[in-house]
Amino acid sequence: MDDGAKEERNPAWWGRRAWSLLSVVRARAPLVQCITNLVSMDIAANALLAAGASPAMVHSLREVPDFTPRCDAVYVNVGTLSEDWLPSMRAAASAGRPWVLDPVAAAASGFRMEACLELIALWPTVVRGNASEILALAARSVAASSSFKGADSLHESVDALEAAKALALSSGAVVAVSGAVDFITNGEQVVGASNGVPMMQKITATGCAVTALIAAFVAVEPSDALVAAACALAIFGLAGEIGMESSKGPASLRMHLIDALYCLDEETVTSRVKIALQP
Ligand SMILES: Nc1ncnc2c1ncn2[C@@H]1O[C@H](COP(=O)(O)OP(=O)(O)O)[C@@H](O)[C@H]1O
Ligand SMILES: Cc1ncsc1CCOP(=O)(O)O
Ligand SMILES: [Mg+2]
Repeated sequence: MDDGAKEERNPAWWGRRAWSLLSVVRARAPLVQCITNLVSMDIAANALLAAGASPAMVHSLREVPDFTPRCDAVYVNVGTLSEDWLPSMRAAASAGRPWVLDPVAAAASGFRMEACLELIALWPTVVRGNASEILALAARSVAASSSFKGADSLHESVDALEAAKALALSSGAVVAVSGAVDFITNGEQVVGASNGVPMMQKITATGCAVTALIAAFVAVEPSDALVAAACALAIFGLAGEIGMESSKGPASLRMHLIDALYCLDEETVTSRVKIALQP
């Protein structure tokens, strides 16, 4: 156990915590089963590998009984949901492993909203979405076209903070809303992580990739999902900041972000991670 309960959670504490969790991911290489959308498979698997985790894109229902119990965490993402994948998602989420949900475009259709709500009833450890997704889930409603942009957010993360708290309280999950500031809440405490660069929104599936990283961090710290999720979001954002220093646009940022995630060292993480408990 670390001494966080006795120590004030100041920026230095968060920096040490983020480095410690990344180091444990690198040392243990947690196996993360990913049932994720077709767009995100490559970047999510590469982000997990660069961070030191071990991804496995295994989505057949027939493999869940043998495979899922041997995983350290499960990642479910509804981005390219179809009826035949939903039973695998339900089964993997019910296998007793820590698991994380990415409710991509939750308000796209009644089918998708119902699927997300049904999955949330299966006790995810963390739900991570953008602001529009978290607002829709908390309201349990399919969006009007004027307030909907598919997988992208039309809202700022701060707009969804109260919705995130309500969803956390109703579901028992830690809820993370990503954006310029990522907010992470268990319904009572709220933590803000403010690493990252706006260009990350211009690479498809960066949200999916950071949710996969949250699953890896939860795998090594299942008893404190709030801290695990905050540290994963900050680490991913920091890799984006460093990657941006050598990038000309989204395509080169995608490459440099993954390289930066792989190369992060103690000095960089402890001095540049920006996480703070919100008042
Ligand atoms: N304006 C921004 N400034 C800095 N980082 C951002 C910004 N918007 C998104 N990010 C980062 O990009 C990643 C993806 O978040 P986001 O775009 O909100 O998710 P999604 O792709 O699911 O819509 C997260 O790591 C988030 O912190
Ligand atoms: C574009 C798209 N369409 C279905 S899933 C997907 C990827 C969404 O990724 P993210 O939520 O990280 O932007
Ligand atoms: Mg998303």
